[in-house]
Amino acid sequence: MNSTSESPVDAAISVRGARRTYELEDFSHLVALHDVDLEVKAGSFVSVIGPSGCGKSTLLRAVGGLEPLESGEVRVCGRTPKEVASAKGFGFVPQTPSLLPWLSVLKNVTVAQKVNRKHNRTPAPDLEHLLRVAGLGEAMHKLPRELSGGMQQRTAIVRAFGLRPDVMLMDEPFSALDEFTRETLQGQLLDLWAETRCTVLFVTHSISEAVRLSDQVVVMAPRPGRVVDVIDVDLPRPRDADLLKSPEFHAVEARVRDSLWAAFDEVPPPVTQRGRV
Ligand SMILES: Nc1ncnc2c1ncn2[C@@H]1O[C@H](COP(=O)(O)OP(=O)(O)OP(=O)(O)O)[C@@H](O)[C@H]1O
Repeated sequence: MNSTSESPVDAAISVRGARRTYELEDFSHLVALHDVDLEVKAGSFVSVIGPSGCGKSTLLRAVGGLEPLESGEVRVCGRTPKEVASAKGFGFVPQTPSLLPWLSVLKNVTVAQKVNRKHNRTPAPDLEHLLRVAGLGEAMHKLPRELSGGMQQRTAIVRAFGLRPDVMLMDEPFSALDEFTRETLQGQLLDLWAETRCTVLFVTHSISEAVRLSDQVVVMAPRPGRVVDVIDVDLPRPRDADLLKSPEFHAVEARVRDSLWAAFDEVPPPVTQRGRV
């Protein structure tokens, strides 16, 4: 995934030498992204994991064109993030669902599809079908206030998949949910992804979540925010909840955990002051 050669044609996301520094109130500088390279194959599911403050969300926002870079380049399906955004090629699922409170579940996803779906010849996904895949068949005509937090988040996920984006950006969408709900939603997310097969970049703090969902796990470390490892997850799909108890699953979890801890033993490159490095 880390590469300095030409992007392969099948790379949906290509980040080269991305650097982003924030100026803090005391006029010091914090390097949120330090020469980050990332390549994500079209149609794959890639998670980004790392401790708080290591730059995961900054990287996700940079891919989505929401974060300016001082240097480096982001290409999404061979285009700039801005071009992809104006062609409505991104889906975005944040931590909180932000549904329209006066509209039913079905209307929330339908309105979003009407307003935001990219104008191309691909047929619009059948939203009622996607809602059923996400376990919301019985809840289609309910208002958001009548739903649990997990159901609201599932609605937000269907809303994003309903746009049939080229690239789905998901920023800790399950972080506010209990473990049981989280595991259920992981399964439903995998079912939705299997239906649509768009490229997914998924930020999480959870090792088991990253391993269960992903084809690859990108490990980041803080100060400065950087990629320290990219781990292939060669586990069979579909990945139901039983897989989480298998020795093969635990072996990949251990590999990710070791990589996260190893980053703390490394001597990181110096945190830079603008103008000095
Ligand atoms: N607008 C900003 N101004 C100043 N510092 C910022 C800004 N946005 C992010 N940062 C800092 O940049 C670093 C990376 O932030 P980012 O949100 O990308 O981390 P993260 O890995 O997603 O963290 P978390 O897991 O806690 O969400 C953090 O130290 C954060 O405090």
